[in-house]
Amino acid sequence: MQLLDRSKFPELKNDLILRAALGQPVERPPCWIMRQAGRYLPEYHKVKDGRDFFETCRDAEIASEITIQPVRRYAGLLDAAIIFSDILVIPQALGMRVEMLEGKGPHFPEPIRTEEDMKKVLEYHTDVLKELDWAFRAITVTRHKLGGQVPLLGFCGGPWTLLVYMTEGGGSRLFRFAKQWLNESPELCHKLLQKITDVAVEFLAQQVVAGAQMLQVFESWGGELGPRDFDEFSLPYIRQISKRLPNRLKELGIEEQIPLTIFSKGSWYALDKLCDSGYNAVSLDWLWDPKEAVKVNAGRVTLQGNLDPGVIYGTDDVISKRVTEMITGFGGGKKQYIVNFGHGTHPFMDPEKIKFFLEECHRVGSKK
Ligand SMILES: Cc1c2[nH]c(c1CCC(=O)O)Cc1[nH]c(c(CCC(=O)O)c1C)Cc1[nH]c(c(CCC(=O)O)c1C)Cc1[nH]c(c(C)c1CCC(=O)O)C2
Repeated sequence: MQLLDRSKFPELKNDLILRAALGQPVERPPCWIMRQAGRYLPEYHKVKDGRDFFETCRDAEIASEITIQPVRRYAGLLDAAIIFSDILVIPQALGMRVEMLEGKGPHFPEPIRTEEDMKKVLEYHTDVLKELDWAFRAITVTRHKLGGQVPLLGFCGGPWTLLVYMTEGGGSRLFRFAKQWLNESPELCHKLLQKITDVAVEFLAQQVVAGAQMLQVFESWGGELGPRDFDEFSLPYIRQISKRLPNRLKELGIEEQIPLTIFSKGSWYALDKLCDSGYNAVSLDWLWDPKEAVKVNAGRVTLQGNLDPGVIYGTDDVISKRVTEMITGFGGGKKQYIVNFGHGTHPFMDPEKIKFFLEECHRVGSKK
């Protein structure tokens, strides 16, 4: 099938984000937004049409359409597309059932609660290419359909964040089960984190083979670990991913450098270490003052972020002011900077306000 031919991808017309991530100078900062596809867009609901969330991810035509929707709506304003999928597809590939409950979020009917549950996951044999074949197909189809307008980003969840979902069974406020596992059975936790890491490396590498041009690791619950536990349960695995990925890509015949971003939400205490963890870019939430982050980074990596998404509920004047503060705080945006929110869009956001935000980023970021 012609659409699935990976050797004939359309030529890339906008490589701004790839250059910025690799530290090269750019005319203006590239822009994209976490969760730029999804529920705040009326066209998303139209295409989803009441279907189950994971069913939409697994259907390459639907997933590619949803991925491209924001690129189409914000034509010329977005500099990347991110494949429509979820971080919880790795637990699924580890044999766990995951449901997405309308209005409630993810739900694991059988979370890891006993040693027996844990052993079952540890012993599960995952053939990444087979279990996640639909994800690779969606990436290949999307890359073709994008026609080279902007690069396509792939992603996966951070090992610690996935351990949280797999033990809690969903989102959490107290992290009772995840913390119990860490403190009662750290050895088993390390085994699980290692297993997730192995699958993550292969999943990311195969996303590149399928057509992803840049990758991001979402350690969304990084902030739930203090510095001590972050050093034991998150950082070593995050580092392993960045270290092993280039070798695996070489083995798979990928010659070009694929920029890699780490987003560890709430891990303000770990910025210095994250800048040395083998990633090209570090994505920041809004707990950081851009100027302070630039100081800590001292030119080591590209920084991404970090508008409080809540600013989108503000007036145009407030949005303009905050965009100016953000971009000037990150040094003006001509080098080592990618515009983003500090976390994802909310379902209640007005798409027109997001358009205004992006226009302001272009205006401020293009200033000489
Ligand atoms: C923690 C996490 C998850 N998923 C993801 C993360 C890391 C980023 C973050 O910290 O937010 C990552 C993710 N999830 C989704 C994407 C698609 C690409 C994009 O950013 O546009 C990406 C990159 C789609 C989605 N993933 C989900 C939706 C909503 C599904 C729906 O239509 O009901 C979308 C569009 C569901 C999801 N998936 C997850 C949760 C907690 C939820 C429910 C919460 C919510 O409702 O926002 C797990």
